[in-house]
Amino acid sequence: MGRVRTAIGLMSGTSMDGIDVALLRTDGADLVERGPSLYVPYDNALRGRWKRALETAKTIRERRERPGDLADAEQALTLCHAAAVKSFLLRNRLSPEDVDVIGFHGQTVLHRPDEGLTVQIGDGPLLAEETGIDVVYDMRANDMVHGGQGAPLIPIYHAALSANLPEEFAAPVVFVNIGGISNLTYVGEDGVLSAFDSGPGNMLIDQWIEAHTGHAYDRNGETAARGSVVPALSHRYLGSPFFSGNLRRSLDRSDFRPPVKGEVSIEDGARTLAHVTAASIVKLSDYLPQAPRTYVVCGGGRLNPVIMAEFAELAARDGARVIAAESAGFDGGSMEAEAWAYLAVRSLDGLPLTFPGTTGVREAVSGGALARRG
Ligand SMILES: Nc1ncnc2c1ncn2[C@@H]1O[C@H](COP(=O)(O)OP(=O)(O)OP(=O)(O)O)[C@@H](O)[C@H]1O
Ligand SMILES: CC(=O)N[C@H]1[C@@H]2OC[C@@H](O2)[C@@H](O)[C@@H]1O[C@H](C)C(=O)O
Repeated sequence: MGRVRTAIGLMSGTSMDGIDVALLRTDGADLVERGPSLYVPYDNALRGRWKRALETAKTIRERRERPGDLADAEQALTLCHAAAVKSFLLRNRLSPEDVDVIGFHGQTVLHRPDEGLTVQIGDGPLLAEETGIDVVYDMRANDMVHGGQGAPLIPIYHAALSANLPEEFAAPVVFVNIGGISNLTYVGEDGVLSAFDSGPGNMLIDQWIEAHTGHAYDRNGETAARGSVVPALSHRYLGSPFFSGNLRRSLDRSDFRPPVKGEVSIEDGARTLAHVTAASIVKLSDYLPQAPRTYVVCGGGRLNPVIMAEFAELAARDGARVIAAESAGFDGGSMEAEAWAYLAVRSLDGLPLTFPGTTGVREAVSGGALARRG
């Protein structure tokens, strides 16, 4: 068994809604003790700033480039994370000395796996200086250097969690993260891991709702619940080449666009996009080694009852059931942040973060850069 460490994970995902903070005690292998978590939402001004950063980042050709005001945005984002860590420590009566390491994801502003380019803004050394805690950051880069897609990285943590699943949810099981983008991890009876991004999660729904109402998302699926699936629109999305082959791919936010305003009613658009979210996961599950018995859902999409009902109905046709992570004893809101804590500990021990079956990397590799506390 490796050294047991206390780690904080920080995730600012593709939805750009806020920062998830989670504490984990782990040896980076089988021992996983989940601690408290905290969600720190971004206000509208910050969300607007990160969205502008996505536009600015489009010109990047080399991952260290910071065109326009991207360096300022990176500093601001890092200081937001430092504030989140400080408030987390305060609430939980912890001091920096109680924490061995922070796993810092940063904010993805560009992801072009076909060009071997992935950019997460987030200044590890600045975060280490601000918090007084060692920071492991930039965990996607080494995977790409070795031929991987640079995502998803969460599967090895899903595998660790699967060891603690109640018997009734035993393998083959699929963990699904419905964030801005969805990704899934299959864990077979023999422990085999297979993972990939599985399509748009909430991002199209968010963009559609924001364009019509100014609200950030379809709270509890209320708009979708009043609409109907528009088959032509649904087929347009599900007919994308992304779903048409056993081709492992990871997605960027810009890979799918919301419908054009006026094309369908706001309700039908929200309903159709919720259907697309659920149907794309089930569709791509056809490429898994074995049909899953259970889907364990984490990420904000589990809080949208329309997505969950669609998903449950489609999965039931294949004899599988869909449960929210909480039903299996996990926390579906903090799972990604926990994963980044877990990955940071693995990185310190030089253990692999990614595998041929998860990102398509040529061989299992570790990753991450270490910034020592100031
Ligand atoms: N009560 C709710 N009802 C409907 N949707 C919700 C609710 N709460 C959260 N969501 C959705 O979940 C999204 C946030 O999900 P999450 O935090 O898992 O995404 P993320 O981590 O940013 O994305 P990714 O996993 O792609 O990096 C919101 O943008 C919203 O669409
Ligand atoms: C490049 C990037 O940030 N990808 C994210 C995104 O959000 C969900 C999906 O696309 C996943 O591939 C990944 O995040 C998760 C946490 C991961 O790497 O496991």
